Amino acid sequence: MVKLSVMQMCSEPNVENNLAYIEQQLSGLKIADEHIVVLPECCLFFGGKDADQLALAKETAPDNSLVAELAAIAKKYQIILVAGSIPLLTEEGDKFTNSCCVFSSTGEQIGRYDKLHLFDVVVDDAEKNYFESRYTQAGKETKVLPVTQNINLGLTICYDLRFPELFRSLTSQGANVITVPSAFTKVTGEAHWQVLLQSRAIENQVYIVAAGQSGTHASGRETWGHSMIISPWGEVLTNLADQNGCATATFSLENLKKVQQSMPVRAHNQFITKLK
Ligand SMILES: O=C(O)CNC(=O)[C@H](CS)NC(=O)CCC(=O)C(=O)O
Repeated sequence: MVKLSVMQMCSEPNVENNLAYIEQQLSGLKIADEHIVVLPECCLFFGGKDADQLALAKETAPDNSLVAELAAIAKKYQIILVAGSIPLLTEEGDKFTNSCCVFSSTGEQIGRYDKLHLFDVVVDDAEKNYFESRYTQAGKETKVLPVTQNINLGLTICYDLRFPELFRSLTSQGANVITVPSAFTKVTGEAHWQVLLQSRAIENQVYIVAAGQSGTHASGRETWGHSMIISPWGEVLTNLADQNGCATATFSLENLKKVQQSMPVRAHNQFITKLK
């Protein structure tokens, strides 16, 4: 039986403190034989100035230390770790990618996804102007990642949630669990988060595992939390609301197949000619 967990946290601009929080939460989690844990976007560093993330990416690039810390955690707790996101320096060295790295329970890095859609928007909150592309370089592609016998992971990050074509592409490639590590703003989260997550689950008939930042961060930025795991039928299996910590649900292949077979929307779809 495969378990899925989300971890919700209020990350600080201090890597050590965030690592300590992640370990504290994992040591309190009942870990199943096969267990996928999803951390939020910017899990190891959040709420500093935007330039601080670039500085961190530069500082940690030579020995890849953020990746090494996360790999060690996956191995120690024997979990498949979808490590939210961390800033990884680009080859040119002037920007970073907002990257979700995935680790096996033996501590091997088995996947990486660089956020495709960057959050350059105006929000009616204290921050007002979000300009992610100032320091972040967008990714170029997405691929499905088999992680257990029956689970093919689709990786997305935060603002990606608003682009159903990405989810459709992952589903067409065979994804049946899609992860959405996030740092949704409080304002946009309250308005759109749950509706978007449930829509992506229902229209694609997949599990959605969405782990969010939550609380007021050092910079004053407020994030929405409400980390959730949603079934292929669109049921909210667990919702952390504004309480930080972990929540768990069970992946059921039987349930997934039942939903996909009883309402075969993929086969009925008139807009896609070839679907696996
Ligand atoms: O820049 C950083 O420090 C970390 N990155 C983020 O917080 C990112 C980009 S600013 N946030 C989002 O994508 C929020 C999306 C969102 O809230 C929505 O789609 O409504």
